[in-house]
Amino acid sequence: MATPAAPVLALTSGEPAGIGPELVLMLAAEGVAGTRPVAVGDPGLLAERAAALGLAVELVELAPGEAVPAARPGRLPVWPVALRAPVRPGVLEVANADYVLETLDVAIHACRAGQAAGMVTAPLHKGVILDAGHARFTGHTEYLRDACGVEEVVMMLATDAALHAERPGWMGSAALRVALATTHLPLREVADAITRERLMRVLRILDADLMRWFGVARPRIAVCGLNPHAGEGGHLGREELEVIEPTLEALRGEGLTLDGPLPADTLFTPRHLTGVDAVLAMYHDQGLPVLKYAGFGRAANITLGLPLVRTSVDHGTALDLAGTGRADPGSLRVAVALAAQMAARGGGN
Ligand SMILES: NC(=O)c1ccc[n+]([C@@H]2O[C@H](COP(=O)([O-])OP(=O)(O)OC[C@H]3O[C@@H](n4cnc5c(N)ncnc54)[C@H](O)[C@@H]3O)[C@@H](O)[C@H]2O)c1
Ligand SMILES: N[C@H](C(=O)O)[C@H](O)COP(=O)(O)O
Repeated sequence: MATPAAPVLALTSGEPAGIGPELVLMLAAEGVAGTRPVAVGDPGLLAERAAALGLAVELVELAPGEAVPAARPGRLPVWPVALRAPVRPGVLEVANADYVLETLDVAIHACRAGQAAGMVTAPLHKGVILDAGHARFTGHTEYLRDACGVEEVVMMLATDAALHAERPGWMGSAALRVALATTHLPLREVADAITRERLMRVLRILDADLMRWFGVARPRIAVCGLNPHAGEGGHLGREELEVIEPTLEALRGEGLTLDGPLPADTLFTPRHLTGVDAVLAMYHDQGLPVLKYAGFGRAANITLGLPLVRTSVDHGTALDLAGTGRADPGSLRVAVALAAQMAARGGGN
């Protein structure tokens, strides 16, 4: 029987003034086993950054849909998207916001057309896209939700399982997965956003996609409270009593296995995490600092609830490092490996 071809993954190169382009080049220089990554970005920018950093990478321009050759170290196929303005590493340029969004559109289209089995995104800069007038833009996650026409998506970050094997006892023995009930929202608006309807949608997606993409037969999800000590019986906030607990009870009736709401300060300890497949945090900075403390550079971001595979890095544009060659490609490595695993589970080209 013929061996199936390695999946094509569209690698958007992100904010051109950030570290995204060089991370994509670093990965191409070292080689990526088991996938055929194609960069989405400006070939001139990639060539310039490769030369500046002394990375020996041959760029092969292709159109989406053209056959993608087998990956080999030092070769990088590229689906070209033209920059709108010249780039200086570390210096944002509003005119290039549309370039960044176009790279996403190309990757989304390729996934939907079956030309790629998934997309992996290098970091973009949300502020410069907003400054360019895209007033509703809050991140890849929400952009993908709207582009794919789905009502809800879930942001989940996960550490690389290999990290836990290297450091026994550190944050539990299995990958730490942290999903968010709310994403890029001012803290002032978070409590009002924790509604029964949102929690129902988010937890159903999390449960279903842990089975679909991660092969977890019967997911067990630990849910954080919103308030200190999960509300201290209503003395420190009533969201747990009035919204979270009744919603979890209703979902348990549908067959979901849910712990909580639990105080977030002690949930993230090995004893509580044992046997848990994912944690649902109520907001960005309740869950992500723990995840990034546990595995910054060895974790990836996954968007659940989409009709396509999308993973990303666990860090931002790091403008302070752009063009220096000192950025660590570790998270991009994890994101690519995870997208390949997900694509293998979900089919794809
Ligand atoms: N996936 C994404 O697109 C994504 C993720 C996170 C943040 N962002 C965006 O990035 C921009 C900058 O965010 P920030 O400053 O809060 O976070 P950041 O991750 O860019 O930087 C935080 C710190 O981590 C360091 N760092 C980041 N990535 C690194 C790497 N690969 N190797 C070594 N060090 C690294 C930086 O130098 C900096 O000191 C914001 O616009 C934010 O919204 C995008
Ligand atoms: N919240 C993410 C993080 O802190 O890593 C990050 O901003 C990425 O978000 P998008 O994937 O939605 O761009």
